[in-house]
Amino acid sequence: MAEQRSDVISWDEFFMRVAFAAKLRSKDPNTQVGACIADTDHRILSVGYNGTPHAITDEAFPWGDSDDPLNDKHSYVIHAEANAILNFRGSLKDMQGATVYVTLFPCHECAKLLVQAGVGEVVYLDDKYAGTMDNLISKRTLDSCGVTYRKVQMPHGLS
Ligand SMILES: O=c1[nH]c(=O)n([C@H]2C[C@H](O)[C@@H](COP(=O)(O)O)O2)cc1CO
Ligand SMILES: [Zn+2]
Repeated sequence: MAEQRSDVISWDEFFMRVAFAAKLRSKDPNTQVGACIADTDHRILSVGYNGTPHAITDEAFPWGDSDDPLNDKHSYVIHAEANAILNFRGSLKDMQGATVYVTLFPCHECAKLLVQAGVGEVVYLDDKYAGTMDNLISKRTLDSCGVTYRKVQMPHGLS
């Protein structure tokens, strides 16, 4: 009888790989973000990535940075975490205590949404905006609301 494989990826690695796959769909030329929400029974509830609202043409919104808010991508993009919440087709009751896997630490607007959706834990891959005011507000929000966060360990890498 063959031995079962023992060196399988962990749940953390699995869900982060799903989030990473989602970010590959993002058209943002600078920062691509993926999010995967999993419930306490290790079931995937939803997935999202950063993108603009459904538009009639691909050119409807800008993808560049601009001092003019009308032409700045940040005015239009829906964040990965917000899309993951919006893409969820079940009852928010099922999201209570869920874990969100994100390739980038959530901004403070997403932190508020995740808290109100019932997410109980944030697992992140990268925190490249650590120490910025937005990031500090996000962490204060999560701390104040009892939502824990930790950096994922990826011993098998991402490929
Ligand atoms: O929580 C987040 N979720 C998320 O989807 N994003 C997206 C919005 C933008 O498309 C991109 C950030 O762009 P930039 O790094 O060029 O400012 O990442 C950004 C954050 C945090 O900054
Ligand atoms: Zn955000």
